[in-house]
Amino acid sequence: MQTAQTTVDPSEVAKFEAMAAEWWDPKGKFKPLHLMNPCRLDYITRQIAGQYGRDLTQPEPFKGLRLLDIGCGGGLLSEPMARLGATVIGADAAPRNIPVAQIHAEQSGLQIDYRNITAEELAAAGEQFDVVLNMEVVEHVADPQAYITACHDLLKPGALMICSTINRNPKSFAVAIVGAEYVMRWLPKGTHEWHKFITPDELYGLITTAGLTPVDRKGFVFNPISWQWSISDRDLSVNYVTASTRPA
Ligand SMILES: C[S@@+](CC[C@H](N)C(=O)[O-])C[C@H]1O[C@@H](n2cnc3c(N)ncnc32)[C@H](O)[C@@H]1O
Repeated sequence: MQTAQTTVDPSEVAKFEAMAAEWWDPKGKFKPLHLMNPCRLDYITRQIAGQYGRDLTQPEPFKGLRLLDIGCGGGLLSEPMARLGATVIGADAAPRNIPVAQIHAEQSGLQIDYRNITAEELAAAGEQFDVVLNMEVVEHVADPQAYITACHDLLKPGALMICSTINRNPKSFAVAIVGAEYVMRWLPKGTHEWHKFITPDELYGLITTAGLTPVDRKGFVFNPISWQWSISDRDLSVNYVTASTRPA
């Protein structure tokens, strides 16, 4: 299935263009993603290791896997995936993110192929991957179904997509918008639009309509006392993640 329709929402991409210089500042505008990284990397690495039978205690356990980090931003997830041995392509619709990500990878001694390109353009070019990381992007696109369908096309048969986003309910409005943008001021006001948040059932609907098989979903839960994120089987009320596969 090929998709030609653009998934880019220019006003969303402009927000990330304006913040591009801050990607690697752990106290800057992307502080929430930096704080969340250990927890989401734990989830991502276990899912990939499980799907491909890799031993995470071995050096470079993801060697031989071709991984796309779609909406890669500054490369907060691309870099650890490259360290684990994956061949990483980081793609983002915001042009300014690309040199920021490239310079940081160079400084870190990592080889990552960063490109200013969208999911649908990569799919139209016939690119395919063993893993597509699709983290915190679907709530920023113009057409979530076209976007997830493009992600389906980017997976080899039997390959894995991991997709995280934010639930839509009164609690997520209070926590992800009022709390993060107005009270904690972690993110600039207007970074998120509540009506673009997606419930887990809606995301499963998008995934299955695209032809993927959902295999797992978990919550990412922030503890304001320990200031740490953890993975929850039950609490998907704000941040959550799904794993799905393309049928072989
Ligand atoms: C919240 S950031 C997430 C960055 C990264 N995935 C992470 O979790 O660390 C969302 C990113 O998606 C990018 N983006 C938005 N719409 C996109 C689209 N249609 N195609 C590709 N990237 C897009 C933005 O430019 C931004 O860098």
